[in-house]
Amino acid sequence: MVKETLDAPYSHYLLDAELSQKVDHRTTEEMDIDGFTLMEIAGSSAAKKILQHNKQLQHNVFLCGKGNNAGDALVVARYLLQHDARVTLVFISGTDDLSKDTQKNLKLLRAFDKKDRITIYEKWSGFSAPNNYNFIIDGMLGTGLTSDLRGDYAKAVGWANQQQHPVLAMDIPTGLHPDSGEKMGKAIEAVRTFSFGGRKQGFYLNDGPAVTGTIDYCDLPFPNAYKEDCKTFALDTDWVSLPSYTPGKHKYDSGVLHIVAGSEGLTGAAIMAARSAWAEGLGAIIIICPRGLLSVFEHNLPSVIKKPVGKKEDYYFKESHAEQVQDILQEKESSMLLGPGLGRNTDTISFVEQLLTTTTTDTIIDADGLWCLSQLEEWPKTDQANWILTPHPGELQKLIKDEIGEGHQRLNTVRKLCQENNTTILSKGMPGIIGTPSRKCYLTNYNTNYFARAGSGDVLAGKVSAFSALGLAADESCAAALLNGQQKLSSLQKDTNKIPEPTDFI
Ligand SMILES: NC(=O)C1=CN([C@@H]2O[C@H](COP(=O)(O)OP(=O)(O)OC[C@H]3O[C@@H](n4cnc5c(N)ncnc54)[C@H](O)[C@@H]3O)[C@@H](O)[C@H]2O)[C@H](O)CC1
Ligand SMILES: [K+]
Repeated sequence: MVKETLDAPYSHYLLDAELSQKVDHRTTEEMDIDGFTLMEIAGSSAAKKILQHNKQLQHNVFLCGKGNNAGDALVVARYLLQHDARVTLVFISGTDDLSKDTQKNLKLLRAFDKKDRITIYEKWSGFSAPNNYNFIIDGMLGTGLTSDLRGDYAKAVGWANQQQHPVLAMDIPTGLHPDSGEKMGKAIEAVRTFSFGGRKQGFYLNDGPAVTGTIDYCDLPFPNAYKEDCKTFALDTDWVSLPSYTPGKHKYDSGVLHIVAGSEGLTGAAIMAARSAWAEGLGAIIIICPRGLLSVFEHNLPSVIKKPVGKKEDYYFKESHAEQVQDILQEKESSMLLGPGLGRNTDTISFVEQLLTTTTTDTIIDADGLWCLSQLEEWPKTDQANWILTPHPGELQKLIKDEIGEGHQRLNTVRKLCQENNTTILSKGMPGIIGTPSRKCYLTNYNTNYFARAGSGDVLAGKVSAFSALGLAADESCAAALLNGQQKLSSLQKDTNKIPEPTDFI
């Protein structure tokens, strides 16, 4: 069994609509906590956070649907009213058909209004915005969204997106699909989303990151056991600790990495990957290359040990080299990075097949290594070898020999591929996805588009390989590598205006 060591806290579980509703339902049924109480906890925690950040609220506009999402917004309205702010409520579907708890909250809110500070619009068409107000509070639709936004909902979203005033969303920005992160026709663009009882998977996929804004997780009294079916988590420096450097007694004590790489004209990738891995404090890196390329690596990587195979006139790997490479791998306990700049010779495909058929070393497969793999009928994986594949979307598509689509579909593809092949995958793209054999997947929550430049992939493969060589489990090696990039990106953005380059992430 592949060891998995990542263990996300409940605050980083990513729920889909079905699981959200199931958890909600079980809590009310089995724990006897009624929906009105849950709504009060949800709305009051959002209100407290809003008041904490904004001491001088004068007037706010609340866009309300008819379900419980509107109820959450009405609870917020009550707390803001208590702080002397004016409240304008717009009910897109009127007030005759409100859900039971939302109706109750409207009655309660009215009872709090001693100074005539509430204005209510029963439909969208008569609404005219007050002159000065602070926020638009979005309580139109939450997990109950079932179809594309049309009519007045679409109009209200269109209006909100044109205003200068920031939108604060209750639970989910209206129109964003909680599972896929796709806009259902339109979606409101929030600067902040208060997510109740669980972050939603859609925040991290497709359009999600662009419309969700800052995510404020608000806890609800949902028993943890009800969330155990969840298999998707947000990767975050809040809970993943990055490995700290501890010097070893001897070079072979503190992590050994073999890099099997290179073909004529394609040595740069291996050099980048080696430098990236070396920066994480490994004891030794050993480049195994076709003998004809030795001088290039000698020249560029003085701290790295080189073990050339084959003859002086070999400039790419051939099947006949596999045994020699296997012998070198067996000399030291290590991880292996296979792929940077291997090239696409037919002979190299056979070499990759032969090597993978025999090796039991933990292997990270990147770039041309993945291409060679995609040319094989079956993946030649031994039971003992743990694999980490690091494909970008094009490589993933080649591996499964089918279209993968964006975010949500890519997530499902990665999950399936990992389970079927008992392997770990770091799928590059926005978001970055780590898939594991147990079907658990982890999504990044930073702008990975900064890494979409030639060379970034080599740096990332170097980091994953370094952490694997340092003894981290496959899932954690991928997480540490991604978050290492995120940390470097944010310190670069804090300190300079420089456009990030792949070498900045080494
Ligand atoms: N997670 C929790 O346990 C809690 C959630 N709360 C909040 O409640 C909503 C979910 O409430 P629900 O009533 O199920 O759904 P909505 O409010 O999202 O709205 C459903 C309502 O809207 C209609 N509808 C669906 N799609 C559309 C559309 N495209 N256009 C117009 N109308 C649409 C549908 O027919 C229903 O009538 C959750 O997100 C939280 O905000 C609790 O308050 C606390 C506990
Ligand atoms: K909403």
